Amino acid sequence: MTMSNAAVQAQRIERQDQTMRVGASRPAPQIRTVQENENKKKILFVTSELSELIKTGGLGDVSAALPRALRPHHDVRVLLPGYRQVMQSGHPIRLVGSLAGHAALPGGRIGRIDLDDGLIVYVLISPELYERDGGPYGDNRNQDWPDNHIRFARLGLAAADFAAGEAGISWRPDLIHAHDWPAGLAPAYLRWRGQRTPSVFTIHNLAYQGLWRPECRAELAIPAEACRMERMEFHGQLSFLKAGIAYADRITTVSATYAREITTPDFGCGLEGFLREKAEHGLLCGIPNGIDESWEPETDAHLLRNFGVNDWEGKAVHAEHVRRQFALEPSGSSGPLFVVVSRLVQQKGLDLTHALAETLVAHGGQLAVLGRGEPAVEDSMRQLAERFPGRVGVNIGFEETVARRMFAGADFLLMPSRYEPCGLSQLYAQRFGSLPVARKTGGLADTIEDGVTGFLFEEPSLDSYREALLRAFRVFATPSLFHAMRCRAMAVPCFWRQTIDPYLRLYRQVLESRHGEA
Ligand SMILES: Nc1ncnc2c1ncn2[C@@H]1O[C@H](COP(=O)(O)OP(=O)(O)O[C@H]2O[C@H](CO)[C@@H](O)[C@H](O)[C@H]2O)[C@@H](O)[C@H]1O
Repeated sequence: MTMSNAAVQAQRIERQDQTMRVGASRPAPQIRTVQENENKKKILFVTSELSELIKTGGLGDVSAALPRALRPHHDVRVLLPGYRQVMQSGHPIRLVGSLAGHAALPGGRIGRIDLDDGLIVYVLISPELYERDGGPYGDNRNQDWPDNHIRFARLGLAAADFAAGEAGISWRPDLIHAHDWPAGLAPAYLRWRGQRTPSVFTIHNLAYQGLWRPECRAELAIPAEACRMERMEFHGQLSFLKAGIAYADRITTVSATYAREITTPDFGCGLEGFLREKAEHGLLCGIPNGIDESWEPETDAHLLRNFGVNDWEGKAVHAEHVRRQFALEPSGSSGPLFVVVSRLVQQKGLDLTHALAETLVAHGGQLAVLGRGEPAVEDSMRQLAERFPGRVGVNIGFEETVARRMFAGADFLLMPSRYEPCGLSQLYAQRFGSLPVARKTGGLADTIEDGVTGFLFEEPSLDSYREALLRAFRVFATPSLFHAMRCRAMAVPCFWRQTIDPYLRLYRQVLESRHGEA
């Protein structure tokens, strides 16, 4: 199908206003139209996760919360692959457009979901690419899909198609905001096709790079000039993440400290030189994540009982619930309850928590772990529960409600990350009056005030971690101090609405500089 045919077909589909209802039936939401306003720009978020539809970690949270926080200022919409979970979410999906195929990237259709609060999500529908059992990146055994380069190149190209008006949709973004390696080719295709739409690329985690054999070049229609060190070549491979960094007008990451750290060999994952150059040209900056309004203990519908500052009874209800759910001895309830809510991956330093579990238990603490991830880390957590029955409980799974009740019931959250671009769990914990014990790195260093809203330690070593853990025990033993710290933690200003200005300034700069060039 030629592009113009695709556009004609899409318009026909739009005219027919065909509504595809997949899975459970939900009432069609009231569609709130965005006020036309000259200063309101059209911004397309390109992402592989969106928390209420598909989430494996913090990217899903940010992709859902940030567009909403920006909506009073701009017309922000989201482009997301049509995974099975999305197609079967029960939200009505209206077919509104279609895309032509290109090289080995198949064509597809564009569906539109209007979420209950009016956020518009464009869904890239390609059953052969996305509708599978498993997660967004791999199967149920945690094996990456072998065609991820095709799956996510298709996502990047779809964004460029939107910007070119080739998706059959009259809404054309003024700016593309792409997130992490799965969207890394969006800025690249814009440049390769000579499109003028500017782009911003946000790094949520530099360690995941989307690396492929150079032979994939033809399949993905990557021009030869891109396969150089100054562009997307990385040690003989093609890197989607590097493409995003190379071709976007501006690069952001999710905290000021991580923005500095990734320009150093310890944190740069081999890209430190490339990133340092961007930083020197003023093209890389850190903008801290916020949290969305649903993380409010006074109103969170997931909680068994809502609570506010100083209502420690409300927290006690959840502590008891967590102890029951994780088979922890009720008799241990006079000691502190520690929780871990995390992807179980090397980044999160769970080996350190594993090694300190004995100390934690010996001092009268209990530990509840919720997580899913690398099989070896999962196994090590299971072993802990076997070794300390009644003192350590482990749930290998991904459960939002359980997670929120853990944040509510905990005394302390453990987050000894080796690196942490920003981290959301420590923000959620603080909001819910649970004090993080965390490594002083990345966003953890920026969002936790040591000895005031949590406990920080410097080195990724047992001694350093132990020292912070023992400080937490000492504070727990002094209720007036402990409660004062909880109150301070709950008052940390971290909602997106309080942190949105740097994004607004950035968009303005990018749009103005493109306008100036034109
Ligand atoms: N088993 C489980 N069940 C339920 N919920 C679970 C869970 N495991 C994790 N979660 C949830 O997933 C989210 C994790 O977000 P984080 O930001 O803390 O880390 P993540 O490494 O995934 O994110 C990456 O991207 C984000 C967003 O930019 C950065 O903050 C971060 O530093 C970077 O590593 C939280 O909402 C947490 O509650």
